[in-house]
Amino acid sequence: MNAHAEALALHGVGKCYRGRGQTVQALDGVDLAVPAGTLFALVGHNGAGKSTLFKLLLGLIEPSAGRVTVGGADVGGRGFRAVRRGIGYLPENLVLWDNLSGVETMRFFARLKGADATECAPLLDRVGLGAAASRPVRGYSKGMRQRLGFAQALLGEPRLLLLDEPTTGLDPLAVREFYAELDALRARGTTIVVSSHILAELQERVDALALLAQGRVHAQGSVQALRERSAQPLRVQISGVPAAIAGLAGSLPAGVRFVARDGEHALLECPRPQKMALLARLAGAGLDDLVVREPSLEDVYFGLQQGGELPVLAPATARQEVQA
Ligand SMILES: Nc1ncnc2c1ncn2[C@@H]1O[C@H](COP(=O)(O)OP(=O)(O)OP(=O)(O)O)[C@@H](O)[C@H]1O
Repeated sequence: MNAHAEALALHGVGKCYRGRGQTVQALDGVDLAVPAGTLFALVGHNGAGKSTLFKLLLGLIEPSAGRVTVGGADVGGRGFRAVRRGIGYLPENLVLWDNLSGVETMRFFARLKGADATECAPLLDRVGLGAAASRPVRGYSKGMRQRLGFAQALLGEPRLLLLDEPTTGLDPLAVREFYAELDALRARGTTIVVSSHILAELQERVDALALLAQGRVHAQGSVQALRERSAQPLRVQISGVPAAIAGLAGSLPAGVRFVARDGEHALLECPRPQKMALLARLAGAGLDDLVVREPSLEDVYFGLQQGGELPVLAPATARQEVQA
């Protein structure tokens, strides 16, 4: 893959699935650019179009509209074969053959990918499956299958990794190790795109993300940029002698309010534009300590929904196909 400022880009991309008299508009007018060497996340409800976007990037399906490029090459075009070899992919539902062992599975994928078979055993070690390498996959737990899926995605030292819900089934330690591995890969220049429904695991780890809903990108940027856009309030935890805390009442900047108060501790809610004014007020209040808490990515997601920037889907319709 060529060194390119944008590892991948979508311009006005639409994808329509047709069949049995039904049309599903899975993606609609998607513009997206992921800089090389970054960790980028796709977030969205069930059926938002995340897996469809991955399949378009791999050339497994063709867009109905617009242009998809990876490493500067048009997907499916003349230069794409070479680029494709540099993409590692973990699908949402990876099919594994139960009778094959872990290392046999890896050799199978290595042959498919044209990767060197000597990579297989070290990659299994890297994902913590070294001891289980010769056991049939039949006996693997869900998390072990997911690790095997990750290992096969790493074959051939990909420059771009596409990981569709990679942490499904992983325990908390495995999730931590998985993201540590992604950090190491990113440090070596690999571009990584993950989809996930687990917002808490993304918020401290990704460089940027796109929020998809009903086939459209409704917001994209760093977690901090989305925080600022969502206008969710900050929370400030304060502690000090009760008199110092009580003395704040009636002299807080406009819009700042007590959420909870209990003797030596209190929690304040503060609109972002008032943050510095509040800190100035608190600095002279004789407090012992304060902690400013940013809204979580989950708060941001629901805040954008409340602000009308992301559509709110009723639980039943969230899984329904979007009719064109
Ligand atoms: N092969 C297909 N034929 C018809 N419709 C499809 C096909 N693949 C996906 N769709 C539809 O396209 C829409 C987007 O699906 P997609 O799998 O891309 O969503 P997703 O965001 O990955 O969802 P999830 O979080 O549930 O995995 C959905 O309405 C889905 O039903």
